[in-house]
Amino acid sequence: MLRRRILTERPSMSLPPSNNYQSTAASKDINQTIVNALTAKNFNETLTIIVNQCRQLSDANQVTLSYAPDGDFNNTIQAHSFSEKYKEYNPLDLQLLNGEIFRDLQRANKSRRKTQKELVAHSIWKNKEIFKDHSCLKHPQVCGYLITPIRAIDNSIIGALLFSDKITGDFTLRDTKRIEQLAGVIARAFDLQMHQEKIDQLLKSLTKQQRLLEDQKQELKKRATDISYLSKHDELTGLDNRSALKEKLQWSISMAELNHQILAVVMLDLDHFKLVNDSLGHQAGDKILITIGTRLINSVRQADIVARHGGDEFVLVLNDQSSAAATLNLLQRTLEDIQQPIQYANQEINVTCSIGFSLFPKDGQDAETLLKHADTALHQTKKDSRGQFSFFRPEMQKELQERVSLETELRHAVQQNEFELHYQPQVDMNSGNIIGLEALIRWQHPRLGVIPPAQFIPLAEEIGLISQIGEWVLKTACQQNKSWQNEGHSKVTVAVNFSAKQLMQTNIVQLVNNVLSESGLEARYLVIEITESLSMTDPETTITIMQALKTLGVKISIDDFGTGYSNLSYLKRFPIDEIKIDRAFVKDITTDPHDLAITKTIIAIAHCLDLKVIAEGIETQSQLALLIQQKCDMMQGYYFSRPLTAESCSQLLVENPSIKLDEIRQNKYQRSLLIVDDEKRILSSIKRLLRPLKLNIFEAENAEAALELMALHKIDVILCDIMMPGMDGIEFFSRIHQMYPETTRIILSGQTNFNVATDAINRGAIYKFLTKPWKNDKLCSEIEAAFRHHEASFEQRNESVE
Ligand SMILES: Nc1nc2c(ncn2[C@@H]2O[C@H](COP(=O)(O)O[C@H]3[C@@H](O)[C@H](n4cnc5c(=O)[nH]c(N)nc54)O[C@@H]3COP(=O)(O)O)[C@@H](O)[C@H]2O)c(=O)[nH]1
Repeated sequence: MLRRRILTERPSMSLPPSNNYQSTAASKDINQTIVNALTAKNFNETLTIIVNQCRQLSDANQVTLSYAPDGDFNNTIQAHSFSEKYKEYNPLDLQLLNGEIFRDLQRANKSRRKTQKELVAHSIWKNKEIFKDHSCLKHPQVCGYLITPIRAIDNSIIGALLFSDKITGDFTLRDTKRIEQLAGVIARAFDLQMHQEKIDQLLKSLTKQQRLLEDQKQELKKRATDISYLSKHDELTGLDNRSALKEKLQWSISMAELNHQILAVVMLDLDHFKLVNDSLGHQAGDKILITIGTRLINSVRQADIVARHGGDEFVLVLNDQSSAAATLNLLQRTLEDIQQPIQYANQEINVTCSIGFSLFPKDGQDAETLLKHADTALHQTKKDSRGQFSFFRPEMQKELQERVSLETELRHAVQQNEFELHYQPQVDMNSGNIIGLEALIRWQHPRLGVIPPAQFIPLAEEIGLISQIGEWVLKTACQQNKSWQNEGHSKVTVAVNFSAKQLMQTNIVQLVNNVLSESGLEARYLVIEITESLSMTDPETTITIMQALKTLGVKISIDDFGTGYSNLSYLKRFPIDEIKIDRAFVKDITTDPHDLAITKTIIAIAHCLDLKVIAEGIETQSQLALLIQQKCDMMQGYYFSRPLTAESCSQLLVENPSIKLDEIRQNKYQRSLLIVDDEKRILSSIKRLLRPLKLNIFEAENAEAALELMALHKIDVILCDIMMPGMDGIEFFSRIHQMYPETTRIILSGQTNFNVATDAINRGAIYKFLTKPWKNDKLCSEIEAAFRHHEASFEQRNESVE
């Protein structure tokens, strides 16, 4: 018969005298087991060890331990221990049973029943229909069981311990107590386990925190390295910065001192970098600086130092220099490297730089002095020979001091308005009349007297005063011209020089417009002179600004033409009105065939582009005559007038003088002969001999004087001695051949040097070679023949032109 015995059914039942269940020993053992088991890595293993131990101690056929640390009894961790008899049961069946047991226990727990009552509660599920068919309970041998909750320290139920089917008889009250004790021990073990888990979690989070801390430490370390890198390096180029330079330079000096070596400190500054940066943008500027940095690194040895000193300034420290000459060689190469074009956004940027350097131990013993002296030398280069290099000389220090005081005085001059405008007339070469005035600034220095613009305009540009000065010049020149016009003088233009920085000023067009309207001067009476080199620095921007200025109605002139390497295609695109031939070409125009050739070419190009040409720096009539022959349109120079104060210029405008051009132009044809010989006696006798030929005869005692006469007069035939002091006859004729190819040239030589004569004839420089002493008849007939030859070739030239 099925006999289910549970404790509650027989609460009064006494404990059997002999019981395998030994409580104290059991708890001790189980305690030990639990402690041992907890050290096992796997928690399931722990539970299994516990239930096995419990079954052995309790004499039950089955012990099941369920553990639900988070109170979810549908999801418990279970361990079972079965006697041989129970092995056939599927432990999974017990899962369901356990769930129900737990829920019952929970209900019991909620109703705050005591342990015994909880145990009573188990009778409830025993009678429940749901378990009626449960294989476990249906087993003929299963006749009694005991179940007790396992409570956490906070009294919540976290598990249950089920003892089923005591082998040796019914479960007794004693059994319940012992089992409760066991449950208590297990509960403490679970607590321990839970704490262990928490500790593990804490440890895990601690490890995580530790890792996080380690990462942060690494990040901080990296940042510290970055900061240390940045504190020693230039961010843009990656080169050493000022602070690293000082440290390294000091070290290099110590080494050089120890090894008795020469060391060079080189300071390098890019020319007009600000202009490039402003016009092409900062990205282009950055690209230039990075490229230059790389080029510098590549141009020196690894042991040398390359630093960016700030802005567009770099410093090289060249260790162990064998001599100053070796340093110069290296710097020459560096200059060439830097001048290589830089590609940027489909265009080539050309950069030049200026260099100054000092040498250890000659020019200084410490870093500061060597850097200061290299900087002084750099200033000198910038002043005298941009794009080159200079080495430090002690006298430069004095010049630098002067410059610094000039700078202070210039600032003062702007505030005190110590400037004055002078005006130099410009003359039309067709009418001979004044048609314009160039405004030229002068600084009336209280101590040094008049300072010319070349001495302070570049400084004003450098220290940022040029806009203020330029604005004053523009206003004063326009107001002055308007007031002269108001006084009734014939209307002329006034030309104002614009410096590079002034032209690139953002508001320049607006400024010109305002000045014109404030002064009341019509725009067509204002000429803006822009130097050729300036216009070519950034031609596209220049074109844009010029176009904007042209819309105002002003005229634009390209100043110093011929010195700025014009790109002719840009010249065509510039919206300009005139070109001013630089004084440098005019100066030797009568003696230097190249200058004459350049001048002729400039005039020809300008006329082809429909531009007027003004020649500046004309000091002599011969220069003027030559330029008239070349059809130059206007002139400016001391020959007509020096720059005048406003007062003197007013006077000049009243007098309104003009150049008598007809006196200079030669229109009527008359056979003209130039005799060149350093012996006066020969000049007189030839002149006398040729009198019957009715020639217009000119004489010169040397080649220079002859060239002057050539410029002033139209000469057909030249008779020249071969041996002359200074320039000899052959050299003279080769120049004449280039400058005046249509002249007929005869050598009259005391020597018969056939080689020289043949060479000259072959080069086409000479028409005839005659010898001294001459036979009168022969000389007369040769001269006559030379004129006929000359006239015949003139006719031929005319015919071919026609
Ligand atoms: N940005 C500005 N630049 C200016 C301004 N005023 C002048 N300048 C520039 O300074 C340079 C030197 O000028 P300056 O010393 O006045 O010399 C001018 C003439 O005096 C001189 N000149 C004229 N004729 C002759 C001559 O026959 N012989 C001779 N040796 N010199 C002569 O030439 C200078 C005029 O040059 P240019 O302007 O090229 O026509 C000079 O470059 C000026 O441009 C200013 O206000 N702003």
